Amino acid sequence: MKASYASYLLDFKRPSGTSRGVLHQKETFFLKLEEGDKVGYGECGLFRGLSADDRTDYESRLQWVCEHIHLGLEALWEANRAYPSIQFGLEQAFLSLARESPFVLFPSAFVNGEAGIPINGLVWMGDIAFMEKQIAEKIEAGFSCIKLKIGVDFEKELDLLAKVRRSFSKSDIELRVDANGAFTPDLAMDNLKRLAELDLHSIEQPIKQGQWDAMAHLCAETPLPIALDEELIGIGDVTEKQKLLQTIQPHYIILKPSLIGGFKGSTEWIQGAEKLGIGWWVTSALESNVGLNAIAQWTFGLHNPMPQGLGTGALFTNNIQAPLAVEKGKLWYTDLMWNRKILDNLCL
Ligand SMILES: O=C(O)CCC(=O)c1ccccc1C(=O)O
Repeated sequence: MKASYASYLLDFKRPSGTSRGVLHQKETFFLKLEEGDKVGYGECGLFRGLSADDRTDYESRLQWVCEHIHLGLEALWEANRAYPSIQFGLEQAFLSLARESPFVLFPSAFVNGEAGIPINGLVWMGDIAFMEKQIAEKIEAGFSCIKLKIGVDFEKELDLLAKVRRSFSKSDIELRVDANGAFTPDLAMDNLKRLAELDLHSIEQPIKQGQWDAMAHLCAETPLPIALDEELIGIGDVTEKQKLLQTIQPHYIILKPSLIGGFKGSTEWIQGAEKLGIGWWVTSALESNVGLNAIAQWTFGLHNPMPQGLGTGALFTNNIQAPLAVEKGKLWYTDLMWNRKILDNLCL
């Protein structure tokens, strides 16, 4: 078996505001396996500034993985516990190689185009007029669940949410907010109470990760359900996962396979969560369509009825062309073709 990798820069159509600054480009890595006339593709969606594997030796690690591909998936997954996005790329590539078509990882009604996956419409940070415009567009496009990134100007964001609620009730539009750790522990509870008055569904990561006691206290007392996101990053060990869930007891956890060790790492979190009655959903983390496709197909097979966070495919000008499309608030696998030209030109 031959393995190779290449880096690729995804260009945003318009700069996207996050709590980690405004993103213009997103770096990613593709992994290709070849055996006889078969190929397998995977994406190692390293997220600079967010991933636990944002390390200077990342590329040399990928090179090492390619040179040791004969060790097989299980051994390589174990050997790369410190590199969750490489674990995920390997899972995808081995599965892709084993399948009849390299992009059909999990045959299902989703891949057949018969069923879509409900997703949240994502509203990026920006000034209030821009956020308001995005909300109107999402509602117009048929989303019934909207996720807003907040934490820039809380008073104005509250006004905006209240305005949406004056036109749309909780049963019309589910509103989720993502604070990406913007609140300080001493102000967080007040903010949660004010947000809860607007009948929101949940808030992601109200305070920064790594403050387990403060987060546990918020989760116990909050009137608004709390979802952990960044909190899960960098926790690879199963006992440590269980300890976090038991200590914090959040209402939900959010699984980003590129950041938490792929299908296997995410499955460990889901099993731990379900034991404790904790809910969960899956989101992409700005992967190209190669990674998004893998996440979406896997997610469909989990049969979780909640809206997932898989609406990130259309953000880039130079994405790998794929059959994935968002319509009426769902992600669909259409009969459009994959275009492998970019992948082939990368000399993987
Ligand atoms: O949740 C979604 O709808 C998409 C995922 C998303 O917003 C995201 C994407 C990349 C990095 C961080 C985040 C985030 O949830 O903050």
